[in-house]
Amino acid sequence: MFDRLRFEYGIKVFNEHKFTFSYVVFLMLCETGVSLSIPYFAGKYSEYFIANPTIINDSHITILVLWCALFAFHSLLRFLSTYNVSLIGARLMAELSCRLYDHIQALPVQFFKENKRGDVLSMLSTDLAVISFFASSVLTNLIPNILVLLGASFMMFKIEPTIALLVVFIIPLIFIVLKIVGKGVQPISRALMQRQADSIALASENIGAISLIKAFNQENAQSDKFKHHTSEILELRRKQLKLQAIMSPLVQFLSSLGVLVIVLFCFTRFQEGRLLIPDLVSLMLYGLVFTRPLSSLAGLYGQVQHVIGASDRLLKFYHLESETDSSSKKRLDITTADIKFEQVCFAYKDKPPVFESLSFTLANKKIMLLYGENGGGKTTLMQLLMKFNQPTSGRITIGGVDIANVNNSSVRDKIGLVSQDVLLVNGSITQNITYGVVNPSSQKMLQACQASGADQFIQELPLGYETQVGEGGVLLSGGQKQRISLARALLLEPKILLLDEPTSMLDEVSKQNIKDKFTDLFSQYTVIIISHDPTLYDVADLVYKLENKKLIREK
Ligand SMILES: Nc1ncnc2c1ncn2[C@@H]1O[C@H](COP(=O)(O)OP(=O)(O)OP(=O)(O)O)[C@@H](O)[C@H]1O
Repeated sequence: MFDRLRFEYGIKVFNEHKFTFSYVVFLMLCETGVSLSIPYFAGKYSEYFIANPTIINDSHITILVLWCALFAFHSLLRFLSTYNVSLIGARLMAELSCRLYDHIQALPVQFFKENKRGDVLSMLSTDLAVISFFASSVLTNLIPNILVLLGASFMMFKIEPTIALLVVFIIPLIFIVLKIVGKGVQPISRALMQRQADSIALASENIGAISLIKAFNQENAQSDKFKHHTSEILELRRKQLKLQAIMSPLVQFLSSLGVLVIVLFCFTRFQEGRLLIPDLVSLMLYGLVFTRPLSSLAGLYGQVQHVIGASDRLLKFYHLESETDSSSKKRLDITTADIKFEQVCFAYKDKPPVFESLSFTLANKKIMLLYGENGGGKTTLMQLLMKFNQPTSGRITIGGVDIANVNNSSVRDKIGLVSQDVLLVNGSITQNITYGVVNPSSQKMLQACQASGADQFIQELPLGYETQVGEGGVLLSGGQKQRISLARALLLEPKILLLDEPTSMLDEVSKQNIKDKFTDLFSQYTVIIISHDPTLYDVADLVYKLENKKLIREK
């Protein structure tokens, strides 16, 4: 399947860049033409030299000057084709990494919960680097080598047709040897790419959990684990390098034997008077020209196997289905934001159902409090409303519109989320509060921060709103992050607010503050709060308990 996908992708890329490719192939053809003309002229020059052996005259000098010009022209063509192919490779890589990034971003949230972050990162770094090396360095040699090989065979055939038989014999022999030796390279390369990804995943996980590692004195254990991964990588790399290193000399040896046979054969023909000296000189030089690309192609063969390993992982990734959204679906356009769950069932893949026939109605601008046992499905319910997951059956409507029939972004536009694990980006407090807001006004930002109780602590920071929060907001306290997260949700001016344990990290004073302002603060939104905080019971219009996959109304 991947071979077909690789082929289809290759054709697509070719079509997109056909003019540049054609230009480069033209340059390579010229370069090959010049390479192949050198032995031909050598033959001609030897013919002239035999006719005029002793006198170095003007013609000799003209020929030598022309020869130098030919070398210079060849070098110029080599520069142009190498530069252009490398540039195409670099452009393709830039394009591929952007496409890959977009694809990663379009994958469902569930994918990121099931897969390691490091695995994804290694695809964007290691796997792409392997393909990039292939595109920029291997391709620069592959096409000219093949062209030179074909051209040299053709020229030898023209001078002495029987030599074609020898060539026809040598090339398949070399190919068979390459196939046998190269058979081992592909599985090793695949295993190597996977091991490298595992090692990056481990490092990325450990860096994220460094406090845990230190708190539990796990430094040595984790270091041993990393060393184990590294030694596995080293062993696979050793095997891969060995196989790759064998190929080139082996092919060189076989092709040199082939050339020796050609030379002996030519001498016999020469002795029989059926071959002239200029032709003999040209043939011997073509013989040398013929072996060079063969051995370099053998080296490339190993690298191609390595690239196939890397591209398999990328294609597997590309093949994953994006989030089920279609921009063709219409936007959610509502004036009121009443929420309705109608007999909603949901189960995570390979797991028992989280809900069975869940139904409730929350009127526009009302507040619903939801609580229940850990793992009961409260967060899952919110995620269904955000369209991070789809119900297995039943329907969810907002403002009377089934959210399955509208596009994801328009649903998420209407919802402000304050999640249990507050997610902040590495930047200033302002950047975090205005995240996702087009043309934020500083007055509105201030109002949102005052409403969420964030303004006070922000003003006390030396850099105020320009304070950097660190990766994931690590430079702030849990309660501070929660208030910023609430301010961010309010600034978006959504129709619905989903608050997952919004007061869990707040101190008693802040909790009381929010509670006092609750009705004012949230009167313009339809609100679902997940909380075990009993003080919120009073401010809610509806209270539901989620128990045994069912909702029980308590208020
Ligand atoms: N992404 C996921 N993939 C598979 N199973 C999941 C996933 N997220 C949650 N679950 C499972 O689904 C069930 C409901 O989880 P959920 O997080 O919705 O519960 P919750 O009521 O919010 O829990 P808590 O009160 O502890 O936050 C749990 O059994 C949990 O293990």
